[in-house]
Formats: sequence, structure tokens, C-alpha cells
Amino acid sequence: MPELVFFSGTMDCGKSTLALQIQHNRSARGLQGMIYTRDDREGEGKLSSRLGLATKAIEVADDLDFYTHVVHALTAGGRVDYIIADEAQFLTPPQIDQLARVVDDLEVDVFAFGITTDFRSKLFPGSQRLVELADRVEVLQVEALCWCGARATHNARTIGGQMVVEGAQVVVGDVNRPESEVGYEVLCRRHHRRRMTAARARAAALSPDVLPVD
Ligand SMILES: Nc1ncnc2c1ncn2[C@@H]1O[C@H](COP(=O)(O)OP(=O)(O)O)[C@@H](O)[C@H]1O
Ligand SMILES: Cc1cn([C@H]2C[C@H](O)[C@@H](COP(=O)(O)O)O2)c(=O)[nH]c1=O
Repeated sequence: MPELVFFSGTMDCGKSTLALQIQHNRSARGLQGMIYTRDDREGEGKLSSRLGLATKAIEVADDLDFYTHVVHALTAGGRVDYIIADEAQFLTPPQIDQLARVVDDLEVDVFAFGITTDFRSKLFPGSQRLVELADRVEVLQVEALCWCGARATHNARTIGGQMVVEGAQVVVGDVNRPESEVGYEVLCRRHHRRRMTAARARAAALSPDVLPVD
């Protein structure tokens, strides 16, 4: 049975790498896929992993209708055995419904990859719809870690190393950026709740306030 699978995790946990591996393994067996992404850090029309691998992808805009797009590809004589959609958190809820329709009516597997929650730990609308509709939600096995060593479950947005909780939901960016830039850091829930980034933890450890006093 074809499936809609949502591979989910924090930033930097290997989602795009897995997408590229699924693409590689299937195409190595002669299967043909359509690869979609939206707002990849490396630029338009690319699906890229931090391990250095990348592939061409169809850049999705708000007005792209997945069902119509796949039907056009099929009626033009193309073969579509599976679909990969990276950065799926940026898709609109109607687009997720279209992906579900591709699975049910066209009998094509759809593998979607994305983060579930934003920097305020609120669901992205696309991810919410995926959780509602997916046949399976898979959490990636390679866990990203918080600075404290616990499993990272949340994404923090940082400016100057400090976690911020105001701002637009979508700001394309990366982890491990210089402290002067807007960036992201993955944290465990405890430290996300306390807004305790690695930089703040370092500063607190160095503060004379926490040194033992004779
Ligand atoms: N230099 C490196 N050596 C080994 N693994 C790396 C290296 N850089 C990144 N990775 C791996 O790549 C993962 C990030 O993969 P990526 O597919 O870009 O993540 P995501 O799409 O989830 O944001 C990291 O969690 C880590 O496991
Ligand atoms: C938490 C959060 C992230 N983003 C952006 C930042 C990146 O461009 C992508 C996630 O990419 P990854 O391959 O999973 O690392 O999402 C955002 O726009 N808003 C947020 O709150």
C-alpha cells in the first residue's frame, strides 16, 4: 500500500540526508521520483544536506498544486514511483492534503521531511497537517543533542547567542552560525523553556555570582 510518511525531528538531525539516501536507493533500482523542496538554505531548487550531498529539486511555491503537478507529469508520459518533499514544514495545509490525495488516488508513495515546531515550540501549519494526515510519523534515529547532552527536542532561534521568542515564523537559517548572526540551536525542552542556550550556559558558568565564596 502506498503511504504518506512524515519524517520529523529537530533541525540538524539528518532529515535531508535521509531524503537523499531514500532517493539514491530507489533510483539505483530504476524507480523514478519527483523531488520537491522549499527554501533550502543552499538556495532555490536544491535539496541539500550538511554532509555535503545535494540534488536538484523542484522549488515549491504557495500556488503549486502537487496533485495537478504529478498528474501533468504522468499524462506527459512520465513515470512517478515516489515523491520526496523536503522542508515540508514550509508547505501549506492544502498542499499536504494534495500530497495525501497523490498517495490515495495515484497510488504513489510520498516521503515528507521537516521540523515539527518553530522557535517558539509552536507547530508549523504544514507540519500540523502532516501529523493529522500521515500514515506514519517517523522520528529520526540519529538524535541531535542539546549542549547539556540530553536529546534535543526543540529548536531555538538565537541572536547574539541569546534565544529570542518574537519574530516571523519563517526565517531561513542554520545552526552553528557565528554569535553575531541570527541562527538556530537545538535544545532539550528543559533548556528551551529556560531559554538557556550554550552561550548563556557558558556565561553563567563563568559568572562570579556562581563561584564559591570563601
Ligand atoms: N562533519 C560531519 N561529520 C559527520 N556527520 C556530520 C557532519 N556534519 C553534519 N553531520 C551529520 O549531518 C546531520 C545533519 O544532516 P542534515 O541532513 O543536514 O540535517 P537536517 O536536514 O535534519 O537539518 C547532523 O546531525 C550530523 O549527524
Ligand atoms: C526553528 C525554525 C526554523 N526555521 C527554518 C530554518 C531552516 O532554514 C529550516 C530548517 O531546516 P533544517 O534542514 O531542518 O535544518 O527552517 C524557520 O524558518 N523558523 C523556525 O522557527
